[in-house]
Amino acid sequence: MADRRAQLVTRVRGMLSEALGATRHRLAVADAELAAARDRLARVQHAAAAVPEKVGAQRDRRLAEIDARHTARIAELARRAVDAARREAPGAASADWAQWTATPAGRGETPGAVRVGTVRIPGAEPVPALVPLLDAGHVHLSGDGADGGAAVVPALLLRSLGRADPGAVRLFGYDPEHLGGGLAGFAPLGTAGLLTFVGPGGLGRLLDDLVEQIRRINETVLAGEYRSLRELAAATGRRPEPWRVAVLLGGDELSRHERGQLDRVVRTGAACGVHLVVRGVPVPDDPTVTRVVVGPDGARVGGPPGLPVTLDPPPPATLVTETCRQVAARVNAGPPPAPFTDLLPPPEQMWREDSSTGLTAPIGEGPHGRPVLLNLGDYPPHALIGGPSGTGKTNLIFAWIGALASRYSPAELEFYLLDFKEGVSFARFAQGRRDPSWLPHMRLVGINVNTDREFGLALLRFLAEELRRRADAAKKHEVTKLAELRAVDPTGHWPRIVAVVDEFQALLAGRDVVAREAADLLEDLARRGRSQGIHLVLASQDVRGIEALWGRPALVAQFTLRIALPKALRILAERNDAAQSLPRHHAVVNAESGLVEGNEVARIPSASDWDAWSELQHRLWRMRPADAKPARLFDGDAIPRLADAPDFRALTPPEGDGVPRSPVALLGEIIDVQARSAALRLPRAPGRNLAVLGTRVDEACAVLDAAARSLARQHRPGTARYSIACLDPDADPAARELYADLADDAAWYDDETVPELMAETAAALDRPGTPATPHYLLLYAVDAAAGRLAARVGGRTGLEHLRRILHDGPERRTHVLAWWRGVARMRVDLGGPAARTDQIGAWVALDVQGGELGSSLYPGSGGPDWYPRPWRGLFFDRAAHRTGQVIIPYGPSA
Ligand SMILES: Nc1ncnc2c1ncn2[C@@H]1O[C@H](COP(=O)(O)OP(=O)(O)OP(=O)(O)O)[C@@H](O)[C@H]1O
Repeated sequence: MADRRAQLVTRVRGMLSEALGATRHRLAVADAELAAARDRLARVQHAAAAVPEKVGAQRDRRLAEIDARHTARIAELARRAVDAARREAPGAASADWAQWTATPAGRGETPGAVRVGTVRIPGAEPVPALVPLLDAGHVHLSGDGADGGAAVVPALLLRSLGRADPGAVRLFGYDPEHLGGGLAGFAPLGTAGLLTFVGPGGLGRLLDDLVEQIRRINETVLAGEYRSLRELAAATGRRPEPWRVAVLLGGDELSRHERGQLDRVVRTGAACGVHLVVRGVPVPDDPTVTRVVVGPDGARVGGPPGLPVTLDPPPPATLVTETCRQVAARVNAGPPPAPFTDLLPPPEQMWREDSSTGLTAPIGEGPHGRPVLLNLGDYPPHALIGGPSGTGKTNLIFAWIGALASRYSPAELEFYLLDFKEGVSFARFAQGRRDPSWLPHMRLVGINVNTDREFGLALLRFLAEELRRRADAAKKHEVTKLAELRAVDPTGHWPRIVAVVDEFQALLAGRDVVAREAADLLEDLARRGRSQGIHLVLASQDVRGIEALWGRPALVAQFTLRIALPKALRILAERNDAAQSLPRHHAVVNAESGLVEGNEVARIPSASDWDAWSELQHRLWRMRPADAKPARLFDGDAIPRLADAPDFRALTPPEGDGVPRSPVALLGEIIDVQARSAALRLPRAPGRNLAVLGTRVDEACAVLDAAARSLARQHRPGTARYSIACLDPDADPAARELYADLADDAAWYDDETVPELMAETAAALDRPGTPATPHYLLLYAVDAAAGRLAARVGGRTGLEHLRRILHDGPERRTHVLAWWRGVARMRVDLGGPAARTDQIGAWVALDVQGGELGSSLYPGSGGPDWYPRPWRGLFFDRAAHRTGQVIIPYGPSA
């Protein structure tokens, strides 16, 4: 039992000690936790004690950061504002007075706002304070400062003047208190009509005037198409109206009417370029009004309350007067030329027009900025241009040609141009050495034709022929007009033709055959050209030119389009003197035969200077069709070269070994449209000899030289003989050069040997049969050999031999091409004054009067209408001509 008890006790004890052990352990853990918690508490308490100090530092740092960012932002915004202001108000609109100069805005650009001071922003760079005025609104100044903002007025005006082209800003001053003293510096503008002062009591009239201008501009300039002049300028690049700035500086209280008018100007002026700068007169509120208020603590602009602004000092007085003087001088010197590009369509629109029914192109700008158009078609068909020398006829012709050539392709329009005055400006239409381009529409350019009226005639004949061709084609197709012909023959080449003749009176001067034929041709072309698309444009600086036409009312009546340059006389109808008061570079365009009601005034752009013109010509030249050829250039001052002559180049020997049946001797260039050569045929027929008559050595040598060289081109070497006899030492170099070039086929004779030549040649004629080899005798100054030839050789004199050769030679292929230094001398050689001359079948007269060529050398009596002139000859071939033909001898070939 005891054991059991003891066992029980031991077990209980064991359990108790286990429980104690566990308790002790838990206690120890609890103790440790307590200590850790205490430790945490102590740390938390310690940390908590440090918090307020840290938070404060952080807040301060943040605040500093925000501050710095704010300052940087303001600086950045200020910088951007400065940049924007620089763009909005460049150059004269905002420059400091020390560096200030006028910088007008470009075409179509708005002048922008102008600076009056700087916005006060602490800590940032100064930002210009801008006030919109031109094309934008009005400025009202007020305040109680010393001058109440008066210093702002000259700054506003000077900056505005500097942003516009000279003359584009007009000022109106109303200053009843200081009688204009407030605007004294601007007085020089008055000399150019750019500043008008209105006296006390004149405000009502001034406002009425401005309202009237606004009404007119709205009605006729903007005409419902644009909302403002600013919009018009942006769309067209043109500014047809000036800005009108009225400066109203105080005065009595406004009447009701004046207040009403002022309200109207405020509300509607800005769109029409009418602006107010007002001080001392109340102005109604309107979005277009910017107020500048000067208070005791500085100025404020805009608002209210408005931006605080430090106003600029007024511009130095000398700067104001000097600028105004310069502006006035520029305006008094006349308007600057309008740019030629105003007349041209944009490049992608070029050559898009159709000329079937007519030709239409602008020639300049009308008073309201609208283009003034010139038409050529059924009505009006032809134009007459008049104006004294230097008033711009040539320029107008360039402008018109440019405006047309840029609209119509060469398939639609061709030009023929003739200039009877001296000068080469029209030469640039043709290909030149300096500039390879040409105007693709130009078919013919005649310059320096002042003495060669025949060239004018040739042009008219050519046009008459073209008229006939068109009329025939129209008849064939049973139509009457060009438009119809083009419709039924769409593949045909039927461009409209515009023929311009400058100083055309030269063509009609005198009472000779040229004048008569020219007038007849002109009349016919003018009458019938209209329906066939051939249009004449005649220009003259000379009233006489017009008078030459006036004698032919039927001709004048066709020229219904009249263009009068300043001071032109008799171009417009009798009582229409609009041209007398035209400013320079303007023209009256009148499509009603000059009647007053047809007047339209146009400002003509400058088109004739090299740069403006050549840019267009190069563009059109690059657009030319692949087969386009340059215009024929006829220059009356140029000497043509045989080697360049198409007829000369076309000459060749006949096929096989034979000789040509009818060789031709080319003598010079004919004055005609195609640069053909005057050709003398030398078949085996009586009289086929040539006499060159006159004392001019160079021309005579040139004619014989061209004749011989062109003949030589038709004969193979060894198949023709050339006997050259030179009896004038001055002709020696030319004759010897020819001799050298003809080489083995040529023989040389001089004073001593010429009788032999005659005797031998005459003897050859006695031989039976016709020689196979032609023999050409080229006799230079043959009359100088008269003494030698008077001597007998083999029973006959040399002169008798010569007469025999002239008489019988041609039929036996022996032709004389001889130069006599006078008609009388030739007659003596032929047997005396009464001798027959029919063996001289053709002649070229140089310095020989027409009268000397009468009896037996020329049909009819009295001889041809010929007056000698340098480097020209009159060619007459009795086998081919009815009248003489003026030729230009070819120049030296080398
Ligand atoms: N619309 C214009 N704008 C600017 N300059 C012009 C204008 N018209 C003519 N001019 C200039 O005036 C000068 C004379 O012009 P132009 O040669 O056209 O006159 P013109 O009447 O043909 O004279 P002339 O009969 O003596 O040849 C030229 O220097 C020309 O550049």
